[in-house]
Amino acid sequence: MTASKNSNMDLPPEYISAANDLRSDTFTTPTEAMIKAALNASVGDAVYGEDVDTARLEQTVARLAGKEAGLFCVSGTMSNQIALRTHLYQPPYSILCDYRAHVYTHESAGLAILSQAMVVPVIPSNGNYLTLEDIKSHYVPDDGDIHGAPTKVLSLENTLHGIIYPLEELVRIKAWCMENGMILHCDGARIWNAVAESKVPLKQFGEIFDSISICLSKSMGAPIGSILVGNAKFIRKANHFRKQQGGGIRQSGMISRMALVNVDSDWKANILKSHALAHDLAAFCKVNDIPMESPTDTNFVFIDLRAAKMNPDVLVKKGLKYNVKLMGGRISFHYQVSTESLANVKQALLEAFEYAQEHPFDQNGPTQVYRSASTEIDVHGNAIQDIKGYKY
Ligand SMILES: Cc1ncc(COP(=O)(O)O)c(C=O)c1O
Ligand SMILES: C[C@H](O)[C@H](N)C(=O)O
Repeated sequence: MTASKNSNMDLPPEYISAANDLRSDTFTTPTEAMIKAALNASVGDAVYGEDVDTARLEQTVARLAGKEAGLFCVSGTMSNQIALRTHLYQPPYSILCDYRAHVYTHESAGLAILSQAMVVPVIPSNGNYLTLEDIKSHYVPDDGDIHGAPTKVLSLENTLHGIIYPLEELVRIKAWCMENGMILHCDGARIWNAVAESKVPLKQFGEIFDSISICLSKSMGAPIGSILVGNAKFIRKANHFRKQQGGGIRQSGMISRMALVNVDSDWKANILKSHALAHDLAAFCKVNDIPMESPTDTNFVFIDLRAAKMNPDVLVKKGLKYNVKLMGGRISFHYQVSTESLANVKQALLEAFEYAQEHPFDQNGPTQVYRSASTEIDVHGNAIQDIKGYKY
Protein backbone atom coordinates (compact mmCIF):
# COMPACT_ATOMS: atom_id res chain seq x y z
CA MET A 1 0.00 0.00 0.00
CA THR A 2 1.71 3.24 -1.09
CA ALA A 3 1.51 6.25 1.21
CA SER A 4 -0.74 8.03 -1.25
CA LYS A 5 -3.34 5.30 -0.78
CA ASN A 6 -3.29 5.89 2.95
CA SER A 7 -6.94 6.20 3.88
CA ASN A 8 -6.57 8.74 6.72
CA MET A 9 -5.73 11.62 4.36
CA ASP A 10 -8.16 14.39 3.48
CA LEU A 11 -7.79 14.21 -0.31
CA PRO A 12 -9.98 16.12 -2.77
CA PRO A 13 -12.32 14.03 -4.94
CA GLU A 14 -10.79 12.82 -8.20
CA TYR A 15 -11.13 15.56 -10.83
CA ILE A 16 -12.46 13.71 -13.86
CA SER A 17 -13.50 16.30 -16.48
CA ALA A 18 -13.87 20.04 -17.05
CA ALA A 19 -16.92 19.52 -19.29
CA ASN A 20 -19.19 21.00 -16.63
CA ASP A 21 -16.68 23.35 -14.99
CA LEU A 22 -17.68 26.94 -15.75
CA ARG A 23 -15.77 28.46 -12.85
CA SER A 24 -12.78 29.35 -15.00
CA ASP A 25 -10.88 28.39 -18.12
CA THR A 26 -8.01 27.44 -15.81
CA PHE A 27 -9.78 24.12 -15.18
CA THR A 28 -9.10 22.67 -18.64
CA THR A 29 -7.47 19.26 -18.21
CA PRO A 30 -4.54 17.78 -20.16
CA THR A 31 -5.62 15.74 -23.17
CA GLU A 32 -4.43 12.21 -23.99
CA ALA A 33 -2.42 13.70 -26.87
CA MET A 34 -0.61 15.96 -24.41
CA ILE A 35 0.19 13.10 -22.07
CA LYS A 36 1.46 10.96 -24.94
CA ALA A 37 3.59 13.86 -26.17
CA ALA A 38 5.11 14.26 -22.72
CA LEU A 39 6.38 10.69 -22.91
CA ASN A 40 8.71 11.69 -25.75
CA ALA A 41 9.76 15.06 -24.31
CA SER A 42 13.33 16.27 -24.00
CA VAL A 43 14.84 16.05 -20.51
CA GLY A 44 17.45 18.81 -20.35
CA ASP A 45 17.84 21.15 -17.39
CA ALA A 46 16.02 24.30 -18.52
CA VAL A 47 17.68 26.48 -15.86
CA TYR A 48 20.86 26.06 -17.92
CA GLY A 49 18.94 26.55 -21.18
CA GLU A 50 19.61 22.91 -22.09
CA ASP A 51 16.05 21.69 -22.69
CA VAL A 52 15.07 21.42 -26.35
CA ASP A 53 11.27 21.35 -25.94
CA THR A 54 11.28 24.27 -23.52
CA ALA A 55 13.38 26.32 -25.92
CA ARG A 56 11.11 25.28 -28.78
CA LEU A 57 8.01 26.41 -26.87
CA GLU A 58 9.56 29.73 -25.86
CA GLN A 59 10.74 30.50 -29.39
CA THR A 60 7.48 29.36 -31.00
CA VAL A 61 5.37 31.70 -28.86
CA ALA A 62 7.88 34.58 -29.12
CA ARG A 63 7.85 34.24 -32.90
CA LEU A 64 4.03 34.22 -32.99
CA ALA A 65 4.12 37.48 -31.02
CA GLY A 66 6.86 38.95 -33.19
CA LYS A 67 9.23 39.25 -30.23
CA GLU A 68 12.92 38.38 -29.96
CA ALA A 69 12.64 36.00 -27.00
CA GLY A 70 10.32 34.15 -24.63
CA LEU A 71 10.58 32.80 -21.09
CA PHE A 72 8.56 29.85 -19.77
CA CYS A 73 7.08 30.73 -16.37
CA VAL A 74 5.17 28.42 -14.06
CA SER A 75 2.20 30.79 -13.94
CA GLY A 76 0.71 33.94 -15.37
CA THR A 77 1.15 35.59 -11.99
CA MET A 78 4.89 34.95 -12.05
CA SER A 79 5.12 36.03 -15.69
CA ASN A 80 3.32 39.31 -15.01
CA GLN A 81 5.14 40.14 -11.81
CA ILE A 82 8.66 39.50 -13.09
CA ALA A 83 7.83 41.40 -16.27
CA LEU A 84 6.73 44.47 -14.34
CA ARG A 85 9.69 44.21 -11.96
CA THR A 86 12.06 43.98 -14.93
CA HIS A 87 10.65 47.13 -16.50
CA LEU A 88 11.17 49.13 -13.29
CA TYR A 89 14.44 50.67 -12.10
CA GLN A 90 14.57 53.39 -9.47
CA PRO A 91 11.67 53.74 -6.98
CA PRO A 92 9.56 55.75 -6.22
CA TYR A 93 7.53 54.78 -9.30
CA SER A 94 3.99 53.67 -10.14
CA ILE A 95 2.20 51.31 -12.49
CA LEU A 96 -1.10 52.41 -14.02
CA CYS A 97 -3.75 49.77 -14.74
CA ASP A 98 -7.49 49.17 -14.86
CA TYR A 99 -8.98 48.95 -11.35
CA ARG A 100 -10.04 45.37 -12.19
CA ALA A 101 -6.62 44.31 -13.46
CA HIS A 102 -5.46 40.90 -12.29
CA VAL A 103 -1.93 42.23 -11.64
CA TYR A 104 -3.49 44.59 -9.09
CA THR A 105 -6.42 42.61 -7.68
CA HIS A 106 -5.36 38.95 -7.80
CA GLU A 107 -1.58 38.63 -7.65
CA SER A 108 -1.22 38.82 -3.88
CA ALA A 109 0.20 42.37 -3.76
CA GLY A 110 3.16 41.30 -5.91
CA LEU A 111 3.49 44.86 -7.24
CA ALA A 112 3.96 46.20 -3.73
CA ILE A 113 6.21 43.41 -2.49
CA LEU A 114 8.39 42.41 -5.45
CA SER A 115 8.37 45.74 -7.28
CA GLN A 116 7.80 48.16 -4.38
CA ALA A 117 5.53 49.96 -6.80
CA MET A 118 2.57 52.24 -6.22
CA VAL A 119 -0.45 51.29 -8.31
CA VAL A 120 -2.69 53.82 -10.04
CA PRO A 121 -5.94 51.85 -10.51
CA VAL A 122 -8.25 53.59 -13.00
CA ILE A 123 -11.97 53.11 -13.63
CA PRO A 124 -12.52 53.22 -17.41
CA SER A 125 -14.83 56.13 -18.29
CA ASN A 126 -16.57 53.91 -20.87
CA GLY A 127 -16.98 51.11 -18.31
CA ASN A 128 -15.10 48.60 -20.45
CA TYR A 129 -11.48 49.51 -21.24
CA LEU A 130 -9.09 52.37 -20.50
CA THR A 131 -8.84 55.03 -23.19
CA LEU A 132 -5.87 57.30 -23.75
CA GLU A 133 -7.89 60.09 -22.11
CA ASP A 134 -8.39 57.92 -18.98
CA ILE A 135 -4.64 57.30 -18.86
CA LYS A 136 -3.61 60.90 -19.44
CA SER A 137 -5.91 62.14 -16.70
CA HIS A 138 -4.61 59.68 -14.08
CA TYR A 139 -0.92 58.96 -14.73
CA VAL A 140 1.75 60.54 -12.53
CA PRO A 141 4.18 62.58 -14.67
CA ASP A 142 7.91 62.40 -13.98
CA ASP A 143 8.18 66.17 -13.67
CA GLY A 144 10.42 66.50 -10.64
CA ASP A 145 7.55 66.93 -8.19
CA ILE A 146 8.87 65.00 -5.18
CA HIS A 147 5.37 64.24 -3.86
CA GLY A 148 4.54 61.69 -6.53
CA ALA A 149 5.58 58.25 -7.71
CA PRO A 150 6.04 58.80 -11.46
CA THR A 151 4.20 56.29 -13.65
CA LYS A 152 6.71 54.20 -15.59
CA VAL A 153 4.58 51.30 -16.84
CA LEU A 154 1.05 50.95 -18.17
CA SER A 155 -0.15 47.39 -17.56
CA LEU A 156 -3.15 46.63 -19.76
CA GLU A 157 -5.08 43.36 -19.97
CA ASN A 158 -6.31 41.87 -23.23
CA THR A 159 -8.88 40.52 -22.83
CA LEU A 160 -10.04 42.00 -19.54
CA HIS A 161 -13.30 40.49 -18.24
CA GLY A 162 -13.49 38.94 -21.68
CA ILE A 163 -13.54 42.36 -23.38
CA ILE A 164 -11.32 42.71 -26.45
CA TYR A 165 -9.13 45.84 -26.34
CA PRO A 166 -9.83 47.77 -29.58
CA LEU A 167 -6.63 47.88 -31.65
CA GLU A 168 -7.19 51.50 -32.65
CA GLU A 169 -7.24 52.53 -28.97
CA LEU A 170 -4.06 50.56 -28.31
CA VAL A 171 -2.40 52.31 -31.26
CA ARG A 172 -3.30 55.70 -29.78
CA ILE A 173 -2.01 54.67 -26.35
CA LYS A 174 1.20 53.29 -27.85
CA ALA A 175 1.92 56.55 -29.71
CA TRP A 176 1.48 58.53 -26.50
CA CYS A 177 3.72 56.08 -24.58
CA MET A 178 6.45 56.50 -27.19
CA GLU A 179 6.26 60.30 -26.86
CA ASN A 180 6.33 60.11 -23.06
CA GLY A 181 8.85 57.32 -22.47
CA MET A 182 6.21 55.04 -20.97
CA ILE A 183 6.53 51.23 -21.04
CA LEU A 184 3.54 49.09 -22.09
CA HIS A 185 3.00 45.60 -20.64
CA CYS A 186 0.13 43.31 -21.58
CA ASP A 187 -1.38 40.74 -19.28
CA GLY A 188 -2.31 38.41 -22.09
CA ALA A 189 -3.82 35.63 -20.00
CA ARG A 190 -6.53 35.50 -22.66
CA ILE A 191 -4.81 37.13 -25.61
CA TRP A 192 -5.42 33.96 -27.60
CA ASN A 193 -9.13 34.69 -27.21
CA ALA A 194 -8.66 38.28 -28.39
CA VAL A 195 -6.69 37.08 -31.43
CA ALA A 196 -9.17 34.33 -32.36
CA GLU A 197 -12.21 36.62 -32.09
CA SER A 198 -10.81 39.90 -33.46
CA LYS A 199 -8.64 38.25 -36.15
CA VAL A 200 -5.89 40.71 -35.21
CA PRO A 201 -2.66 38.70 -35.45
CA LEU A 202 -0.76 38.21 -32.17
CA LYS A 203 2.19 39.88 -33.91
CA GLN A 204 0.19 43.11 -34.21
CA PHE A 205 -0.40 43.17 -30.46
CA GLY A 206 3.31 42.38 -30.14
CA GLU A 207 4.11 45.61 -31.99
CA ILE A 208 2.11 47.58 -29.40
CA PHE A 209 3.43 46.06 -26.18
CA ASP A 210 7.02 45.99 -24.88
CA SER A 211 6.18 42.73 -23.11
CA ILE A 212 3.28 40.29 -23.10
CA SER A 213 2.51 37.58 -20.56
CA ILE A 214 0.84 34.86 -22.64
CA CYS A 215 -0.97 32.18 -20.66
CA LEU A 216 -0.88 28.60 -21.87
CA SER A 217 -2.99 27.25 -19.00
CA LYS A 218 -6.31 28.91 -19.82
CA SER A 219 -8.01 28.87 -23.19
CA MET A 220 -4.91 27.22 -24.68
CA GLY A 221 -5.61 24.25 -22.44
CA ALA A 222 -2.10 23.46 -21.22
CA PRO A 223 -1.75 22.17 -17.65
CA ILE A 224 0.82 24.70 -16.55
CA GLY A 225 2.31 28.06 -17.26
CA SER A 226 2.76 31.14 -19.34
CA ILE A 227 5.31 32.50 -21.78
CA LEU A 228 6.64 35.99 -21.19
CA VAL A 229 7.77 37.57 -24.48
CA GLY A 230 9.86 40.67 -25.14
CA ASN A 231 13.24 41.75 -26.50
CA ALA A 232 16.26 39.60 -25.74
CA LYS A 233 17.78 41.98 -23.16
CA PHE A 234 14.47 42.22 -21.27
CA ILE A 235 13.99 38.44 -21.25
CA ARG A 236 17.54 37.90 -20.00
CA LYS A 237 16.84 40.15 -17.00
CA ALA A 238 13.37 38.67 -16.48
CA ASN A 239 15.04 35.26 -16.29
CA HIS A 240 17.18 36.61 -13.44
CA PHE A 241 14.04 37.67 -11.51
CA ARG A 242 12.36 34.37 -12.36
CA LYS A 243 15.26 32.48 -10.76
CA GLN A 244 15.21 34.83 -7.75
CA GLN A 245 11.51 34.05 -7.30
CA GLY A 246 12.19 30.32 -7.35
CA GLY A 247 10.74 29.97 -10.84
CA GLY A 248 13.66 28.12 -12.41
CA ILE A 249 12.14 24.91 -13.78
CA ARG A 250 14.50 21.96 -14.25
CA GLN A 251 13.27 19.28 -16.69
CA SER A 252 10.37 21.35 -18.08
CA GLY A 253 10.40 19.54 -21.40
CA MET A 254 7.40 17.41 -20.49
CA ILE A 255 5.12 20.36 -19.69
CA SER A 256 6.50 22.30 -22.64
CA ARG A 257 5.73 19.43 -24.97
CA MET A 258 2.20 19.24 -23.56
CA ALA A 259 1.66 22.96 -24.22
CA LEU A 260 3.01 22.64 -27.77
CA VAL A 261 0.30 20.11 -28.65
CA ASN A 262 -2.39 22.82 -28.58
CA VAL A 263 -0.12 25.71 -29.60
CA ASP A 264 0.69 23.74 -32.77
CA SER A 265 -2.98 22.83 -33.32
CA ASP A 266 -5.96 24.72 -34.75
CA TRP A 267 -6.40 26.50 -31.44
CA LYS A 268 -8.50 29.28 -32.97
CA ALA A 269 -11.26 26.81 -33.85
CA ASN A 270 -11.20 25.43 -30.31
CA ILE A 271 -11.41 28.89 -28.80
CA LEU A 272 -14.14 30.10 -31.15
CA LYS A 273 -16.25 27.08 -30.13
CA SER A 274 -16.09 28.28 -26.53
CA HIS A 275 -16.96 31.82 -27.60
CA ALA A 276 -20.04 30.52 -29.44
CA LEU A 277 -21.27 28.95 -26.20
CA ALA A 278 -20.67 32.19 -24.30
CA HIS A 279 -22.45 34.25 -26.97
CA ASP A 280 -25.38 31.79 -26.82
CA LEU A 281 -25.66 32.25 -23.04
CA ALA A 282 -25.41 36.05 -23.40
CA ALA A 283 -28.28 35.98 -25.91
CA PHE A 284 -30.27 33.85 -23.45
CA CYS A 285 -29.64 36.41 -20.70
CA LYS A 286 -30.80 39.23 -22.97
CA VAL A 287 -34.03 37.40 -23.87
CA ASN A 288 -34.72 36.75 -20.17
CA ASP A 289 -33.70 40.25 -19.01
CA ILE A 290 -30.92 38.82 -16.84
CA PRO A 291 -28.56 41.82 -16.47
CA MET A 292 -24.92 41.45 -17.53
CA GLU A 293 -22.00 43.52 -16.35
CA SER A 294 -19.98 43.78 -19.57
CA PRO A 295 -20.20 42.86 -23.26
CA THR A 296 -19.60 39.18 -24.05
CA ASP A 297 -16.84 39.55 -26.65
CA THR A 298 -15.16 36.22 -25.95
CA ASN A 299 -15.46 33.37 -23.43
CA PHE A 300 -16.87 35.02 -20.30
CA VAL A 301 -20.44 35.99 -19.40
CA PHE A 302 -20.45 38.39 -16.44
CA ILE A 303 -23.83 38.38 -14.70
CA ASP A 304 -24.50 41.71 -12.98
CA LEU A 305 -25.35 40.23 -9.59
CA ARG A 306 -26.00 43.60 -7.99
CA ALA A 307 -28.48 44.68 -10.67
CA ALA A 308 -30.10 41.24 -10.57
CA LYS A 309 -30.12 41.29 -6.75
CA MET A 310 -28.85 37.74 -7.06
CA ASN A 311 -27.07 35.96 -4.22
CA PRO A 312 -23.94 34.40 -5.71
CA ASP A 313 -24.20 31.46 -3.33
CA VAL A 314 -27.70 30.71 -4.61
CA LEU A 315 -26.33 30.76 -8.17
CA VAL A 316 -23.53 28.38 -7.15
CA LYS A 317 -26.02 26.02 -5.50
CA LYS A 318 -28.37 26.17 -8.50
CA GLY A 319 -25.33 25.25 -10.56
CA LEU A 320 -24.73 22.19 -8.38
CA LYS A 321 -28.39 21.27 -8.80
CA TYR A 322 -27.94 21.26 -12.58
CA ASN A 323 -24.49 19.69 -12.48
CA VAL A 324 -22.47 22.74 -13.49
CA LYS A 325 -19.70 24.19 -11.35
CA LEU A 326 -19.90 27.95 -10.84
CA MET A 327 -18.14 30.28 -8.43
CA GLY A 328 -20.02 33.53 -8.80
CA GLY A 329 -21.25 35.95 -11.45
CA ARG A 330 -18.49 35.19 -13.96
CA ILE A 331 -19.50 32.25 -16.15
CA SER A 332 -16.45 30.94 -18.00
CA PHE A 333 -16.35 28.90 -21.18
CA HIS A 334 -13.42 26.93 -22.56
CA TYR A 335 -13.02 24.36 -25.31
CA GLN A 336 -13.81 21.43 -23.00
CA VAL A 337 -17.23 22.74 -21.87
CA SER A 338 -20.05 20.55 -23.22
CA THR A 339 -23.19 21.82 -24.95
CA GLU A 340 -25.11 19.92 -22.24
CA SER A 341 -23.46 22.19 -19.67
CA LEU A 342 -24.63 25.23 -21.64
CA ALA A 343 -28.22 23.97 -21.40
CA ASN A 344 -27.75 23.22 -17.71
CA VAL A 345 -26.26 26.61 -16.81
CA LYS A 346 -29.22 28.30 -18.51
CA GLN A 347 -31.56 26.37 -16.19
CA ALA A 348 -29.46 27.23 -13.15
CA LEU A 349 -29.26 30.90 -14.08
CA LEU A 350 -32.97 31.21 -14.79
CA GLU A 351 -33.91 29.61 -11.45
CA ALA A 352 -31.42 31.76 -9.55
CA PHE A 353 -32.81 34.86 -11.28
CA GLU A 354 -36.41 33.87 -10.48
CA TYR A 355 -35.39 33.16 -6.87
CA ALA A 356 -33.83 36.64 -6.72
CA GLN A 357 -37.14 38.19 -7.80
CA GLU A 358 -38.83 36.79 -4.68
CA HIS A 359 -35.74 37.00 -2.45
CA PRO A 360 -33.78 40.10 -3.54
CA PHE A 361 -30.21 39.97 -2.21
CA ASP A 362 -28.27 43.13 -1.49
CA GLN A 363 -24.58 42.55 -2.09
CA ASN A 364 -23.29 44.64 0.77
CA GLY A 365 -19.68 43.54 0.47
CA PRO A 366 -17.28 43.77 -2.49
CA THR A 367 -18.28 41.86 -5.62
CA GLN A 368 -15.87 38.95 -5.72
CA VAL A 369 -15.55 38.09 -9.40
CA TYR A 370 -13.35 35.14 -8.67
CA ARG A 371 -13.71 33.15 -5.48
CA SER A 372 -11.54 30.20 -4.61
CA ALA A 373 -13.53 26.98 -4.49
CA SER A 374 -13.03 26.80 -0.72
CA THR A 375 -15.45 29.67 -0.16
CA GLU A 376 -18.42 27.98 -1.64
CA ILE A 377 -18.02 24.30 -2.25
CA ASP A 378 -16.03 21.94 -0.09
CA VAL A 379 -13.53 19.40 -1.38
CA HIS A 380 -16.34 16.94 -1.82
CA GLY A 381 -18.23 19.30 -4.13
CA ASN A 382 -20.92 20.15 -1.57
CA ALA A 383 -21.91 23.77 -1.12
CA ILE A 384 -20.60 24.91 2.27
CA GLN A 385 -22.81 27.86 2.96
CA ASP A 386 -26.41 27.02 3.59
CA ILE A 387 -28.66 29.93 2.76
CA LYS A 388 -31.45 30.46 5.31
CA GLY A 389 -34.76 29.25 3.94
CA TYR A 390 -33.22 28.27 0.60
CA LYS A 391 -34.60 25.08 -0.87
CA TYR A 392 -33.47 23.51 -4.08
C1 LIG B 1 -6.30 38.05 -16.34
C2 LIG B 1 -5.40 37.09 -15.63
N1 LIG B 1 -4.08 37.36 -15.58
C3 LIG B 1 -3.21 36.54 -14.95
C4 LIG B 1 -3.66 35.39 -14.33
C5 LIG B 1 -2.67 34.56 -13.57
O1 LIG B 1 -2.48 33.32 -14.10
P1 LIG B 1 -2.08 32.13 -13.11
O2 LIG B 1 -3.33 31.66 -12.49
O3 LIG B 1 -1.44 31.12 -14.04
O4 LIG B 1 -1.11 32.71 -12.12
C6 LIG B 1 -5.02 35.06 -14.37
C7 LIG B 1 -5.51 33.83 -13.73
O5 LIG B 1 -5.62 32.80 -14.24
C8 LIG B 1 -5.91 35.93 -15.03
O6 LIG B 1 -7.22 35.67 -15.07
C1 LIG C 1 -8.66 34.68 -10.66
C2 LIG C 1 -7.88 33.44 -10.87
O1 LIG C 1 -6.56 33.70 -10.44
C3 LIG C 1 -7.80 33.09 -12.32
N1 LIG C 1 -7.04 34.15 -12.95
C4 LIG C 1 -9.13 32.95 -13.01
O2 LIG C 1 -9.38 33.72 -13.95
O3 LIG C 1 -9.90 32.09 -12.65
